[in-house]
Amino acid sequence: MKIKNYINGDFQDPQSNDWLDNYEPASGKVYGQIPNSDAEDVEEATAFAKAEFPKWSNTTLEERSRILMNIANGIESRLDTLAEAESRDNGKPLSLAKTVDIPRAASNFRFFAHAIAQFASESHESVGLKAMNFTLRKPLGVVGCISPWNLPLYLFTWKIAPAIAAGNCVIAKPSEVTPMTAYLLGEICTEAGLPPGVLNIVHGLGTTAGQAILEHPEIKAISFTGGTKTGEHIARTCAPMFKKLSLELGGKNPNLIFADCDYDKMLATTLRSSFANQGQICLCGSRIFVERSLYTSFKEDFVSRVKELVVGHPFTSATLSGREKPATFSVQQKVDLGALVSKSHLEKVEDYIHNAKAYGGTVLCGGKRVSVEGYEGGYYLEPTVIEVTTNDCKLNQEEIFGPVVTIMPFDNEEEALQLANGTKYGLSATVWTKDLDRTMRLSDSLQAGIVWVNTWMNRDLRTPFGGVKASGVGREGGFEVLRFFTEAKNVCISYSQ
Ligand SMILES: NC(=O)C1=CN([C@@H]2O[C@H](COP(=O)(O)OP(=O)(O)OC[C@H]3O[C@@H](n4cnc5c(N)ncnc54)[C@H](O)[C@@H]3O)[C@@H](O)[C@H]2O)C=CC1
Ligand SMILES: O=C(O)/C=C/C=C(\O)C(=O)O
Repeated sequence: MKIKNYINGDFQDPQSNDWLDNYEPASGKVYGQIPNSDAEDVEEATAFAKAEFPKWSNTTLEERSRILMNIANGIESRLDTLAEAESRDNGKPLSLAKTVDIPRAASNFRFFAHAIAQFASESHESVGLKAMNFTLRKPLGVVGCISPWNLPLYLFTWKIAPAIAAGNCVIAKPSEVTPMTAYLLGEICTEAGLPPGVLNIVHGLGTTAGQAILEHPEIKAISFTGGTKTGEHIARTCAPMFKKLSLELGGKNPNLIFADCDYDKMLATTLRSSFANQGQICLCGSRIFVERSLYTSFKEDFVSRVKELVVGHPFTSATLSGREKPATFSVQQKVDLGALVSKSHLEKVEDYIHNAKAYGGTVLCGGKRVSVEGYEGGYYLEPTVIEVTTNDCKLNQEEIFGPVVTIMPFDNEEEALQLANGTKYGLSATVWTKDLDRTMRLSDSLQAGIVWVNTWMNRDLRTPFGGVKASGVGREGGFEVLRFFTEAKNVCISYSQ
């Protein structure tokens, strides 16, 4: 199957006619091709987007909202097709794509269809100065949205929906590793009545298509989610052009478990926060710290629950709708972890496990590849728990971004806080305790953009989302992202009495 670029409402081959292979992580086999677009494709897309901008930015909020709702409905009505495409492209369990990724993609459009109708700018009555100020919030023009492979349609739409709701035209690039659902979104947008040129989807490598988006002088802002190294490169490239930047980068998130927590709830949630999506979520709690009095029982229970997790082909008997059943598929009852996204990523994660001793840890369980019958070339890895004795080791300082967590005891709240804050990252933190005072103290002092207490990945789309330190710059979500995708212009009117 050949994926195409979506430019000005048309599906097109890349101008260079250069193509990349698209791999199925569950089998390790090539199952399609995607355009390796370059600066010429980005140039064409940007010209159409720029031409459409005056019209789209003057389209009423009601009409924009109506189109966004149509897109949300279009996604929902194709739930099975999109979920199967996502699972096949990424390797994640189909059940996860069906219950999390695709529903959230629809929610992103529905949420911003409502939010744009409520978004308002400020006015300031300048008492005593005989002046009144009001602020206009103007869309920026053409903006770039670059998204990663871990939550493909979920994160792609998390950027695109607010950008177009705010009146911008968009050049969007999904990850070259997982392009399929972004491709399918093009048709949905056309059917929903989105005018040609408002959303342009250009596929290809970061170093060619992505770089061309960063460098294009007409692209006024970049919203990016991905690795911290890439974020640094984006910041360096865009700073001299004074582009607005929103960077959602990596995490090495602490999961602080105190002895007074609701143990059963904590244990079940910690399994999820460690291994959901094969641990490939920037919010996963990859560093688990446990109060010493609870440590031995936690270690025993956690490791035994991890050993029960099932690694297997992302499709199961329960989730497969029947349309795309692979020929050699042997039916499983349940799967907790599917395949990692790519061979190179599997090898990167394995390096941390194979060198665990040298990197400061002892493997307690997992760590080996899993061979799935009929899919021996797939990128399957056991969920892995590593015990560490210090937070300063490589295993606790570098983002692994796979099904690997470390565990370590702490003696008191002060030490827990020091450990939690002791990395260059600052995306999210989870705290398990029933003590309200402790909750308030830690919420105040944790260096993180998001603190979850007695929960994890509990998302209200109105809330600010993003990180501090090497986890990024700026906030997505709610009105924060609508502010990002608009420029404030203050108007001061003097009057006589
Ligand atoms: N915070 C997060 O959610 C994510 C973190 N990561 C981390 O990053 C590591 C590397 O993963 P990658 O797949 O290489 O992520 P990446 O950061 O390179 O890829 C994310 C997106 O950026 C694009 N990109 C790459 N280079 C670019 C450039 N020069 N200009 C413009 N766009 C560019 C890619 O094509 C993709 O669409 C992972 O091992 C993981 O640790 C990866 C994906 C998501
Ligand atoms: O917005 C969310 O709910 C989750 C976002 C997750 C990421 O940005 C990520 O894993 O990269």
